[in-house]
Amino acid sequence: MQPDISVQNLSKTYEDGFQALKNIDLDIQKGEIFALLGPNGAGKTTLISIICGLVNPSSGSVKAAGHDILRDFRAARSAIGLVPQELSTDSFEKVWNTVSFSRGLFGKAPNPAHIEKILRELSLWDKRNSRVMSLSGGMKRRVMIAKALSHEPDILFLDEPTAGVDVELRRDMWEMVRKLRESGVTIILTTHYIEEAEEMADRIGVIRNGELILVEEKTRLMSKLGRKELRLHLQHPLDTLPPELVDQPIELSEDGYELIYTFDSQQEQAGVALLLRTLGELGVEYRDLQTRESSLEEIFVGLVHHD
Ligand SMILES: Nc1ncnc2c1ncn2[C@@H]1O[C@H](COP(=O)(O)OP(=O)(O)OP(=O)(O)O)[C@@H](O)[C@H]1O
Repeated sequence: MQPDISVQNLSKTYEDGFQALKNIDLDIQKGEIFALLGPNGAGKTTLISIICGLVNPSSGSVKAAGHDILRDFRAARSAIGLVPQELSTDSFEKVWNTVSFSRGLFGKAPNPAHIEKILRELSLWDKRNSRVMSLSGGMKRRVMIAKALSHEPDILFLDEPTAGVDVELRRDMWEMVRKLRESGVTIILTTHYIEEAEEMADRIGVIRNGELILVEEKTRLMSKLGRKELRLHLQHPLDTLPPELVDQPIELSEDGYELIYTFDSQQEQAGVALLLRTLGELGVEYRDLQTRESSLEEIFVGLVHHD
């Protein structure tokens, strides 16, 4: 299947000579939720801005919904909805009007039924006659999303969609993004909340210093780079780690009631089996055991701070 977004050998050097993107290759399939992660200044907004036709690339090519963004700008742009980082709406306008107006900008005929549908989906229907300036920050953000969806795009970019919103609204937003995906929309989001990518993304791309250093399915990324931890809750506390275990990646908790063993997620379970056997031989009894995988956050910090 043809990818919904295809970025080939894309580079960007700004006028002051700063190279913000270096030879980016990336294909995103229709209906995917793709999360773009990277530290401040890594190049995420630059990449999104180029795909949306707001910034010119220095070299390389980009296609959106099959249209070249330079040669066929109008068709490419009308396939895309963009929710920018900064809230910028005409605040004196009423919600209904500002969203309808956005649709008109793309040369689409008015479609009140569609505008109603998105306002309802975004829980903005009751606010349709309110001025944008009278809404809360979270509601304003929903208005930005409604505007981006007003012309029925196939592809939606969300640049830091939940920056500064409270936990409850963040969860609502995630729910909404999932619903959009179910309706077939391709979603690309940038985020600093790794939890957000962990919760939502099908695939994850990590940008560092203008280079796409990794693109991987989230579940594979987590099993490939993640670490697992096994915690054994002991029946009786130990004063020290038995000498048979000191060479292993194992720690004893301060109160002596827990043994914590860390291992690679990919590694076969031989280490765990050996550990349990050794404990059995030593007569160390445990009443409970738990395993935990490292979070995407731990993996991400390891990736971007590693040179
Ligand atoms: N118009 C410009 N002229 C020169 N340099 C720019 C311009 N716009 C962005 N940059 C630089 O390009 C780099 C990438 O910026 P970009 O905004 O794409 O990063 P980002 O990953 O989106 O960061 P953040 O997470 O902070 O939003 C930064 O070093 C930035 O200073």
